[in-house]
Amino acid sequence: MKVAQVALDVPLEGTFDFRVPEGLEPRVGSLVVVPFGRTRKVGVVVGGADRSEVPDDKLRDLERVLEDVPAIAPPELELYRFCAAYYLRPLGEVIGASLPPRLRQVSRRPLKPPPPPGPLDVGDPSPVALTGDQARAVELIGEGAGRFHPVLLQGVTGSGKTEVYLRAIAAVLERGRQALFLVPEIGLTPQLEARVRGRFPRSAVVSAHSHLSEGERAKAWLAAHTGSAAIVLGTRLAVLSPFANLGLIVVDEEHDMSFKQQEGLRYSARDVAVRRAQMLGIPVVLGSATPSLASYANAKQGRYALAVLRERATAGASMPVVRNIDTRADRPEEGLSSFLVGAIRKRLERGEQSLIFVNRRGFSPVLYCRDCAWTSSCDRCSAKLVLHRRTHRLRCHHCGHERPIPQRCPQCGGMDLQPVGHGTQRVEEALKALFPAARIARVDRDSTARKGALAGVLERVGAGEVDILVGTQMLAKGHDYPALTLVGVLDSDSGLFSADFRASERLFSQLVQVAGRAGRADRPGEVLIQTDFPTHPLYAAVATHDYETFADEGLEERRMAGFPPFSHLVLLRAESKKPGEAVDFLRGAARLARELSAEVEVFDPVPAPLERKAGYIRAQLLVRAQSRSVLQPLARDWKSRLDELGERHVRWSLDIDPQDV
Ligand SMILES: Nc1ncnc2c1ncn2[C@@H]1O[C@H](COP(=O)(O)OP(=O)(O)OP(=O)(O)O)[C@@H](O)[C@H]1O
Ligand SMILES: [Zn+2]
Repeated sequence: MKVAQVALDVPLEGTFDFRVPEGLEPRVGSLVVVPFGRTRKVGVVVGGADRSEVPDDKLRDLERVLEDVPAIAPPELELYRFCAAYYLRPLGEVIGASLPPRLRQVSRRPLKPPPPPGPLDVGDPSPVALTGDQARAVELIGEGAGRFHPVLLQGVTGSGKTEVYLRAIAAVLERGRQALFLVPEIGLTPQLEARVRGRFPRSAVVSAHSHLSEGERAKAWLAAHTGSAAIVLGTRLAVLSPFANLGLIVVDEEHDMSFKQQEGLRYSARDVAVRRAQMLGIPVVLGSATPSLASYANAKQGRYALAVLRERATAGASMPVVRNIDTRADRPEEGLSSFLVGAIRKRLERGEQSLIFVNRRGFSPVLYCRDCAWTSSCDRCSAKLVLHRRTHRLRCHHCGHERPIPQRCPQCGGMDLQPVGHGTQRVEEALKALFPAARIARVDRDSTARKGALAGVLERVGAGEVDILVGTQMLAKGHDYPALTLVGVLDSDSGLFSADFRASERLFSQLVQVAGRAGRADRPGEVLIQTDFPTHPLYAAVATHDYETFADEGLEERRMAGFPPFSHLVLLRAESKKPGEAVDFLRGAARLARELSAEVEVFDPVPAPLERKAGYIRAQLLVRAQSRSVLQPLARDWKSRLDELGERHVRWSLDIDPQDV
């Protein structure tokens, strides 16, 4: 190779040519150090040539090949190319996202080679006999060994989906191949990691997520790449890891929003996982109690195989009883209805645990002046400042702006300032006042900011040292505590009336997940949802645990409205500091899109759901098409035309398959 074509993580399209000096032998896939402007960068060789279009005096020398990292193999390069083309981002950015931070550094110590793959190990025998549904699911997944075989595993909460994944993983290990196990947020479910490691004690299990140290991440990446790791347990970024011999991908909680990256390379790790499985010809299992409507539709239309787990797995466990508490009749005090308070009291008497789900952190979502109706608002965002009593601050949860809690109303000078609404801190205080002897723990981003804090609380819950757990959606998924028999849900009504067409899908799955924490063992579970709308069909579906009816109706609504999965979307977001500029830009962009294709539907620009954020005024424009084959080329042409405009006042980005519109 005389000229190396190198992909670099810089915001420019295309690859960059470098002359290969005598003595260096980069291969396609090699990591290399190259000069770039006045600095140097790490890139990956994605092609080679004898000559370059770049004139000789401009062509610079490749500096060195990073020999401690085996070259990235062609299937991975193909995956990265696919992502770059599909999400319309530079190839170098995709490759950059796939590399752990340490490997992107120009000067670092050489990596220690990982140990060679250990002897074949299929893990310890399962401690449980499979239920009939589980056995059928394992068999169905096994039928696809060695070919592309997408399986949707829809199992009610506590039905033992994890056991199914572990069996499927054991089966691929038996064939000498690796497994990738993707989860939404590893930190939230330390139990799962312990279970995987516990089942495969002699196999190398590595985790891959952004909370690891740089050294640990590099080590995990290399272990997957060289085949030293048998199982990689990771968050969305792990879907881009190279593997020596990948044989199975599992995506747990496949409906979860955190599989979608919301900035830069806006990819969906679930979608990329399916695509990767297709490229490699291997099975992929998408599991959830409440699959996304997109995956459910794929199963109904026969593109995915479907396995259903209808019952809880543990002997004696049944689905919890769900009741709506009409908060118009049973008025909550400090957020808690008398019925819910009574139910918590019963749990305390019986030595059982309660979980109170409040989807807002802080003390109260807004401070209000009773004299002049002033409310605490952020100057830079269209959002309220949240009252944090412990730190005596008002804080914006969108831009981080903070200020002290005023003694008097800043508008009228009045003294009658009231916190309105309930966050986790306020509910925690109310519970402490009601049950002074109870052991109460709070779980939200504030209480778990310290490393290890969440694991510590969850451990105490598991050991029976906590009676009442108050927290946000961090508590909703994955946790399995046999003594937890009551779940109370406060303030979920706001989710019923959101403008986003996916809002009800999201609220439903969140409620099903959190409700699913109750009564997972032999003691029956009860779920109490406080609502002003007790007859709302969404709550009725949660109460009857009827995913299928909810999903069928949801799909029918989407079909009528022409929304995904019955169409495909691209969202153009724009923001600017000057009023009107973003919308003007989008109007121009809309005209352009209409000129480029008559087959797509171009909506009008609208303000973003959070119209002002950190001083920027934000707007968005939706484009819809019946098929990807229409949308994809349009999006590509559109992007290059928008790039050409060289707009400098407006920041904009394209989101392919946006999750929130
Ligand atoms: N076949 C079985 N027999 C007995 N117990 C089982 C069996 N399979 C799983 N379990 C137990 O049932 C409980 C729930 O299983 P698991 O956590 O895998 O459910 P899940 O479907 O992943 O739940 P969720 O979606 O709510 O997180 C666990 O305590 C697990 O050990
Ligand atoms: Zn703000």
